[in-house]
Amino acid sequence: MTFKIQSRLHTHAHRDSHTVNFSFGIDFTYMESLNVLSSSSTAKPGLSSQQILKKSTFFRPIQQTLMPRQTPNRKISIPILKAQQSELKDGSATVSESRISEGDALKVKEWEVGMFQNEVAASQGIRIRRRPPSGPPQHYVGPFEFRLQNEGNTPRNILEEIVWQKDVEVSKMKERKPLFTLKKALDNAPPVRDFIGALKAANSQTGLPGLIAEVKKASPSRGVLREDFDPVEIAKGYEIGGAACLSVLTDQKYFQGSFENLEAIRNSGVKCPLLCKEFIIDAWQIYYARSKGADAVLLIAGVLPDLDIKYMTKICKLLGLAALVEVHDEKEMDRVLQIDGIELVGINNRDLETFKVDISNTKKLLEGDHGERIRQKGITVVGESGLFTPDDISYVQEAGVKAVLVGESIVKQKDPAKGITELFGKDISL
Ligand SMILES: O=C(O)c1ccccc1NCC(=O)[C@H](O)[C@H](O)COP(=O)(O)O
Repeated sequence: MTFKIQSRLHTHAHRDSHTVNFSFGIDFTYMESLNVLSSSSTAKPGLSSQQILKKSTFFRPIQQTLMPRQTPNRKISIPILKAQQSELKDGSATVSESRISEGDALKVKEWEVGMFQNEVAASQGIRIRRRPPSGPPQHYVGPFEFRLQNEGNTPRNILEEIVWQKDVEVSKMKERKPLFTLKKALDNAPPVRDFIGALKAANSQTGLPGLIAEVKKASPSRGVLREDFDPVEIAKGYEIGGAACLSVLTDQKYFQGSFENLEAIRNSGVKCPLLCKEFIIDAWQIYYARSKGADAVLLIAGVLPDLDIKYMTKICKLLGLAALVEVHDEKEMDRVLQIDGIELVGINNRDLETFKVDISNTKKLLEGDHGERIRQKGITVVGESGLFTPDDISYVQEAGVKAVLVGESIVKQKDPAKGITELFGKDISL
């Protein structure tokens, strides 16, 4: 059963020196436009929206009580709004106790911004939605809390799930470390190394694509790749084996990576420039990656609208970082080629929505006009994912890549350096 019920709540904060009060309004016009109040279960001929609302199972009158809260410097009162438990016949919806704070009001605003981003992204053919369209996370909604399992708040695929999760994660991290604090930390960050230069140098010295070797413990599609995972040891092995650069997964929830791993590799004396392999949706993350010693970051065109890519590549340039802009299909390639200043493009052979891997994707995206424009612009192309054998490497090299990004096939090897030699069919360490 699919429900098209949404709440749109306006929060107004009025503050005097000691008390914070909130009042709530419901945008009936908006709800009507969403067909909310005329659903078969609530529509009653001759009733106004407000009357329907009073009768609705979801929108029962709520009681407001004030609860004093102690803060170190002052005592504030915030309303605790109690909504009655409400269940649909199939038990899929609940309305539960809620309180709203200034922080939550801000989250509602953030969610609204996300909705605008969703619209812009969709107009550019991006399928990944930045935030769940059915509303902010449960405790941000205000006096009504809904948890409806419907298509609006269920991610459509793993990439969307990761992005939604990242959005919550990043907003918490930003609260702990706002940009101005983060910028100060950059003064102590280690110097940036030339990521693209290292790939080009390896390519011209070996005649083979420069290798970005991935330090990855697990992935959503493959599960745990290596139980005895020591990131620094693996990184050192990759360097000995001839990797030009390293890619370090920093996402914890889906890849069991961390920024500690990135920092530890950076501080271990490994000289290969480091790509922070993250799902970047906010420029703050670029500064954070830099503060942890990254030399490059990943920007995924399937997630980021054009303006974000433009703005983020500029921030990367300001910070001296390389931006690896990743595409998976022709439409994304078209979008990226229209953006000035992009020097490094990754073609992912893995469809991040379905997990399907097909290395002929690299060839397909480098044929014809795309290949021509890439050469004209002097863009370095990286073939990513699903590369296991010397034949795979030759195949993408013939297609036109000057670099490859490889994870699974080498990280699984007990001796990562030997894994690299097997992957290329020869020793590429110089
Ligand atoms: O690999 C996944 O399951 C995955 C799922 C969702 C988003 C990204 C994902 N992987 C990122 C990558 O594409 C790879 O880590 C990278 O290209 C290396 O691929 P491989 O050599 O096949 O390990």
